[in-house]
Parts: sequence; structure tokens; C-alpha cells
Amino acid sequence: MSAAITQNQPVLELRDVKVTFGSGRSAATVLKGVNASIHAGKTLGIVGESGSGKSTMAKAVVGLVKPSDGVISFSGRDVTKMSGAEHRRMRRAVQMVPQDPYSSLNPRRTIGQTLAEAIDPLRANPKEHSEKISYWLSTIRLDPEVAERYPHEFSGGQRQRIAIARALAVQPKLIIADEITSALDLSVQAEILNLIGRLRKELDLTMAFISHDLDVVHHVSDEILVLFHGEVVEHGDVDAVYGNPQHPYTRHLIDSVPGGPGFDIGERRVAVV
Ligand SMILES: Nc1ncnc2c1ncn2[C@@H]1O[C@H](COP(=O)(O)OP(=O)(O)OP(=O)(O)O)[C@@H](O)[C@H]1O
Repeated sequence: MSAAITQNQPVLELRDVKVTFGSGRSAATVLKGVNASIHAGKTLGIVGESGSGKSTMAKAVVGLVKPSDGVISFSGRDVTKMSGAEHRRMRRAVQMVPQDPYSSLNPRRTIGQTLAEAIDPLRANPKEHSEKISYWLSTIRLDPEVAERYPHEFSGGQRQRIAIARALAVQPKLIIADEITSALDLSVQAEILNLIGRLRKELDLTMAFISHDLDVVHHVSDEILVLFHGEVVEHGDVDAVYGNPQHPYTRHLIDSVPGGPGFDIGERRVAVV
């Protein structure tokens, strides 16, 4: 079968993915048969409270965690069957924007150097760097002159925008944004969400947007997947899930004040810890 990506083939697909940490009596199954897919140009919002398995899902996609069962396909290829070279290409084609903008940028590199490395890791076309660096800085609404500066000269929100630019500059097929607003003040969170909302349309991004906050995910996603204790309890179009949630846990996420005590399934009260 051809590995070429077809129109209807998702960029990313997880089929019945299980992840277990530890062994014997201390084994803990953190993902319990997760199914998910992301098509080109679409954003899948992945939501669930702390410990539900969101980051484990992201790590399994990029190969930092090995599934104990199931299949993860990227552009139609099983990631566990990729050759070393294919895997290296995939690692570049899947870019993660990390949570903490204070530790994710190299403090000894200027913003321009960081972006140049993303644009052209082999330094093959240095003449094109400054034009591309200016383009990516303008795209995230920073003055291209800041390319000469170092990370400590920027606010948390600005650093997070630079981390987004660095991921975009690689021109990846998939972006994984894992809790990218949770380390920021509320007003800055809104700024980053607006930026992501604009970029995903302008650049036709394909993205997994992970957050514990359904409200946040709702603003930037085409589809939402709700994880609860490692299981997908709801998955569908953003307006359907947000406007008409079917699962009690999703309703809890919409209604609850953070840290609320739990939700009901029939007669049963499920505590959320
Ligand atoms: N390497 C590991 N070894 C053992 N247990 C792990 C490991 N990584 C994660 N876990 C456990 O797996 C569960 C899910 O963790 P994960 O980080 O995926 O959750 P999350 O939904 O991303 O939560 P958070 O929003 O707090 O990051 C947690 O109980 C966590 O303690």
C-alpha cells in the first residue's frame, strides 16, 4: 500500500492506543484504548483534568512514550515501524509548543539565532535567514528588530509567541500545543488564544491543542476530544460538544468551578480529584 497521504487520510491517527507505566503490581494504565484523528487544516482540542493522560498522548505521538498496544499513524505510516531517518523527519514534521515559555527558549541564543535554527537546521541557505526571521516575527506581531535580543528581554507572553514562531518556522505538518496558556496571566492567555485562533486560519494549521480548560479549547478547535482517566468519553464537533455535551464529565467541565467536587452518572457520584 502506498504511504502517500490521500485526501481523506488523517495527518495523525490513534487506534486503540494503550499506554501502561510500570509493571506487575505497580503497573498503571494511563491511556486505555484511545481513538483519535486529526485531518489536514483542522485543530483537535484535547481536554481533561490533570492526570487524565493528555500529555501522555502527546508524548506517545512524538515517540517519547511507547504504547503498550494500538497503532499511531502519521501521514499513513505506523510510527513504531518507521526507520531512523523517517522518524527523524517525523520529529521535525511534528512540532511541540511547550507549556513553559521561561524554560523553552535557549537563554544564550538570540531570538534570530533560535528562529534560524528552526528555519534551516543545516545552515544550508544563510542568505535567506533574515528575511524568513522577519516574516515569522511579523506573523506573531513582533517587530523584526527584536531578532537581535535574548529571551530574558521578553515577557512571558512574548516568549510564548516566539516559541510559537519557532514551531511554525519549521513548517510542520502537525503542531502539538500542550497547555500553552496555563503558565500565563489571564489577559496574556487571551492574547495567545487570539493569536492561535488567527494563525490557524491564516496558515491552515493542523494542530492538537491540549488544555485542562474546556473554555480555552472551545475557542480554537474544530473538534473536541474529552479524556477522563485515560478514556475518551466524548469526541465530536466543537459546537456539538460544547453546546450539547452528552457525557456528564463534559457537562462537569463546562459547569464546574475549577477543582469542583465531582459529577453524576445516573445514581453514581464520580469524584474528580
Ligand atoms: N513516566 C511516567 N511514569 C509513571 N507514571 C506516569 C509517567 N508519566 C505520566 N504518568 C502518570 O500518568 C498519568 C497521566 O499523566 P499525564 O501527564 O499524561 O496527564 P495530563 O492529563 O497531561 O495531566 P497534567 O495536565 O497535570 O499534565 C498521571 O497519573 C501521571 O502521574
